[in-house]
Amino acid sequence: MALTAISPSPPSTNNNGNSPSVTSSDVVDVDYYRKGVKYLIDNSKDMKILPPEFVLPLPEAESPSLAICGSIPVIDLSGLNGPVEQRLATIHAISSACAEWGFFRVSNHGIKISVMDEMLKAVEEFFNLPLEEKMRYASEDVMDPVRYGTSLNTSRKHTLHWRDFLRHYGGPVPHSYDLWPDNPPCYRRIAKDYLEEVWQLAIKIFGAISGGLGVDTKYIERSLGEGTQIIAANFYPPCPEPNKTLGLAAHSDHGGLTVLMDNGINGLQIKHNQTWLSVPHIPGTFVVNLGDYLEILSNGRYKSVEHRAVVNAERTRISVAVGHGPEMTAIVQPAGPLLKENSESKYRPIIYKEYIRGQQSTTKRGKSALHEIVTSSHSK
Ligand SMILES: O=C(O)CCC(=O)C(=O)O
Ligand SMILES: [Fe+2]
Repeated sequence: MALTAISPSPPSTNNNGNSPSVTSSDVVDVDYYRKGVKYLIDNSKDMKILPPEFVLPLPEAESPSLAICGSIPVIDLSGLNGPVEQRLATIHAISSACAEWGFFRVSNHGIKISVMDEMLKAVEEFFNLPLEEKMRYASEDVMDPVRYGTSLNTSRKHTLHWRDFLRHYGGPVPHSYDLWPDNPPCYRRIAKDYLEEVWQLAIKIFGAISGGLGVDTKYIERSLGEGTQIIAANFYPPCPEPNKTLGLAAHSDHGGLTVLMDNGINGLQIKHNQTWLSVPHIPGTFVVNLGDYLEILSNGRYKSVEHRAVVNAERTRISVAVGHGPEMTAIVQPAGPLLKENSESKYRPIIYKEYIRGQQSTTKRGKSALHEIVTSSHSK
C-alpha cells in the first residue's frame, strides 16, 4: 500500500480507530484521501494550511479570487407557453444565449422551489452520513452506475480537488434505481421525482434549441434515443486556503445540457471571452449550460463552455448538476440537416459511452476530450 509523507498532514487514525489526531510529521496512507474532504476537515477542525496534495499549480491569471462578477442571461421560460410571438422571442433569446454564452439561467421553469429545496436537503443528508455509509458507494470506475468519491478521481497522478461527490444515473428509464443510496431513506423517492422533473425541463429547452437551430423541434429529443441522465451532487466544505485550490477544475460537460442548482453559496465560475466570471446565485432559478454533445451536434455553432467551482473558507457549498445526453450507444456527430453542402463535419463520430469514458478518465481537463475528436482540417 502506498504511503506518503505529508506536512502539514491530514489526520492519521489512532490505534483504536476513533478520533484521529493531527501532527505535522504523519506518514499517511494515501487511501486516506479517498474518504473525502469532508472527512478530512471534520477530523482536523483547526486545519489552517491546505495539505500540499490539494495545492493546484494555477497561473496567476487563473487565480479563483481574480474572477469578476458576471451576469449570464436570465430567460423566462414561461414565454415558451405563450402566444406565438412570445414563444419565438423566447426561442430567439435561448438561441442567442447558446451562441454567445453557452450558459444561461432559467426562471419560471415550472419546477417548484419546494422540490428543489427537498433535493438539496436530501443531498446534504447523504453527505452528512457517517463515512461507512458513503463508502458503500465508493468507486474509482467512472462508468459505475452509482459512485461516491472525492476530487475528480483519486488517482495520485494529479493534484486533488476540494470536493466530494455522489454521481449516479437517472433518466426516463432509471435502470439503476435500486442501486441508488437507500440512506437517507427519503433519498430515492426525492431524487426520482427531482430527476423526472429536470428531465422534462431539459426536453423543453432542447425543443427550443432545436427550433433555434432551424431543425424540427423534436430533432434533439429524437437524437437522444432513450437518453442518459447523470446527476453529480457536489459537496465543497470550507477550505483553509481557498485561493490555492479548486472544488472542480475547469472542464466542459460531456452531455447536451446540464441543469444546475446550488444551496445559495457562490462558487460557480465560467470562462467567457477568456475571462473567469463568477456567476452569482439567483434564488429559484437554474443555471443551464451547453455540453460537448450540443457543440458536436450543432457542428460547432454552439460551444460548450469551460466552467469550474471555487471554494471558500467559511461555508459549505452544495451543488446538484444534472447532465442530459444521448443513450450510451449513440453515435455522436453533427446533425445531418446542419451539414449544408460544402460544410464538412468538424468532429469525428464517436460512441457517446467512449466519449464519456475518455473525458472522465483524463487528467487533462478543460476541453481536451473534445479537441481529441476535432477533424484535422479544423484543428488549430
Ligand atoms: O458546483 C458547480 O457549480 C459546478 C459543478 C459542475 O460543473 C459539474 O458537476 O459538472
Ligand atoms: Fe460541469
